[in-house]
Formats: sequence, structure tokens, C-alpha cells
Amino acid sequence: MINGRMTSFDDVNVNDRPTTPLEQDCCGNGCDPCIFDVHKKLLEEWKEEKYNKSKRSAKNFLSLVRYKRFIVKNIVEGSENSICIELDCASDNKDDVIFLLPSQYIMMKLFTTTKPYTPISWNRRSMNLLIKLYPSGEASTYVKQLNINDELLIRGPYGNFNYSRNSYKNIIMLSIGSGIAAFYPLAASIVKDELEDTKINMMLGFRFLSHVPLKDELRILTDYWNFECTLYLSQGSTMSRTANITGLNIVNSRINSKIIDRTLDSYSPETTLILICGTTKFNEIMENFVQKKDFCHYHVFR
Ligand SMILES: Cc1cc2nc3c(=O)[nH]c(=O)nc-3n(C[C@H](O)[C@H](O)[C@H](O)COP(=O)(O)OP(=O)(O)OC[C@H]3O[C@@H](n4cnc5c(N)ncnc54)[C@H](O)[C@@H]3O)c2cc1C
Repeated sequence: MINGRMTSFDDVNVNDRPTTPLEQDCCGNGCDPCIFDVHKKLLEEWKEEKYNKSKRSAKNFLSLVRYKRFIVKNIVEGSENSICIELDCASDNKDDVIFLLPSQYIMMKLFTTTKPYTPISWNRRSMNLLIKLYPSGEASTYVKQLNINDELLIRGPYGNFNYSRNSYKNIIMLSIGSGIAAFYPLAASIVKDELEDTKINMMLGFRFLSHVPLKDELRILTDYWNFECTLYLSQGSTMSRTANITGLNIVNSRINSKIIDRTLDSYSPETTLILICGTTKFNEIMENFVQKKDFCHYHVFR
């Protein structure tokens, strides 16, 4: 990950990666620079070089203007009302690789319709999509009928959100439903970046616990010092009003003004970025709350 860019090359050149110092390598006398500062700098340079090398030697398989062929490699249940689809590049040229930034989206052609989807993870040659299924949705109906080895047409990547490492002290991510797809890759790329000091507070709204996708992935992120996640369930669950399932906080309520007020009061508007992703109505309501509290650094994914 470079400046918030999750590259598809995290497995390249791992052997020359600067070795992380051990806790006992630091004398604790407050040296300037401390051995950990030196390591941080070396790691930053190594990552930048790795990313630049990868970009020089490969071209993006994805195109902004032309549909490219992908093959369905796997389909698994994401939650009660969503599925995850793994797609492989349909190209024999090994130099064709996928370049994406976290929170960018692609356009997928599905029979008579074309819909945007935000890859939740990817590597050099494949990407994973999380797709919420609407009972009578045009794209949903088509997606439900997909089989392994089916071909799909995709163009992209699009999206004007650009994140730079450590540009904010805190990021609050507010989403409902499939909005999680825009936030998960960004959160994962930040918390897994040793050079990041930014803390993430993810606030995700769903109707039921059974609708929440990526539970295991979110739990893994909660092991990092700078990630917390709360699931807000508008239709409640059988548990008490608040609970915690292995790292994930659960609140049986919508994300409402009281909750936002209380949350924002514990953050500084100058050093906090707020990201919003949901339905048009949700985005409008959240944007209003955020503006009322004088938070000027925010971005709405539409
Ligand atoms: C930039 C961008 C990125 C996106 N990324 C993803 C993603 O990663 N995963 C994903 O699942 N979706 C994503 N979406 C939404 C997706 O593109 C489709 O709009 C959605 O899946 C519905 O498509 P559909 O054809 O199945 O339903 P449609 O035929 O468009 O709608 C059928 C019915 O479903 C309901 N419905 C549709 N969309 C919504 C909604 N957003 N909220 C509430 N009810 C709705 C409505 O009742 C509607 O009448 C993204 C949208 C945008 C703009």
C-alpha cells in the first residue's frame, strides 16, 4: 500500500523488505532518530520503489473506455442478502494486471443493464465484488443466475476519492447496506499499513445481523490497534441493546442524530475525515449532520 494505494503487488520483492526492529532494539532513551523512525522511513522508500517498479513493468488490464472480459471464478454467499463474486482477467498476457485504488468502482455490463460495483479486494489478475441482491433488481436478477466460468464485461476504474497516508488523525466511515464495499478496502489498506497513524471508526448500518457481509474480515481488522467497528441494526436482534461479538460492537438502533452527535463530539473537526456511503437519503441526512457540527473534511460516495 502506497499513500493509501493498495497495489496488486504486495507479494513482490518481499525478500528485500526492511526488517522490522524488535521491541528490545529500542533503548527507550528517546533517541532522535529512534530505530523505529529509521525503519519507518526505510519502509516508506521500499514501498514507493516497489509500487513504481510494478507500474513501470505492467499495464492496467482495466480500461476506462473499453469493456474487458472477466471470467467468474467463484461465487460464495456474502450474507443472507448478498453474494461475493471472484472474477479473473480473461487474458493470457501475464503483463496485463489490475490496478485499482481502494474505493474505486468498476462498471459491469449485465445483459441489458450496466451497474457500478466497488471491488472489495483484488490482486494482479482477479478481483472480488460484494453484491447486494434486491428481490426485483434488474442487475440482481442477472447476478443471481451467474455460474462459474460465465463471462462478464467490465470497464473502469472510476472514482475521484484519493486518500494520502496520515493526512488525518481519524477517519469516521458512515455507511448503510452495500456502502461497506467502498469502505472495507480503504480501511484494510490503512490498518495493514505499518506507516499509518490514522485511526478508523467504521459505523455500518444494516437491518439485521444476518445481512452483514464481511464479518470475518472486519473481525480481523479489529485486531489492529487503529480500527474499531460498530454495527447498527435497525431491526434489532435477539441480544440486548448493545453487545460485542468478538471485536465488533453491536447497537440495536439506526444510525440516528443522537448517535452521530455523541460520536462527533469526541472528534476534532480539523483532524477528522468523514466518509459517507449509502442511499441518496442516508447520504443527505448524514451530510447535514456533519455540516451542522462544523466538520468540513468529508466525502460522500455517490
Ligand atoms: C459508485 C457506486 C458503487 C456501487 N458499488 C456497489 C457494490 O460494490 N455492491 C453493491 O451491491 N452495490 C453497489 N452499488 C449499487 C449497484 O450499482 C446497484 O445500483 C444495486 O446493486 C441495485 O441494482 P439492481 O439492478 O439489482 O436493482 P435496481 O433494478 O436498480 O433496483 C431495484 C429495486 O431495488 C431497490 N434498490 C436498488 N438500489 C438500492 C439502494 N442503493 N438502496 C436501497 N434500495 C435499493 C429499490 O427498491 C429498487 O426499486 C454501487 C453504486 C454506485 C453508484
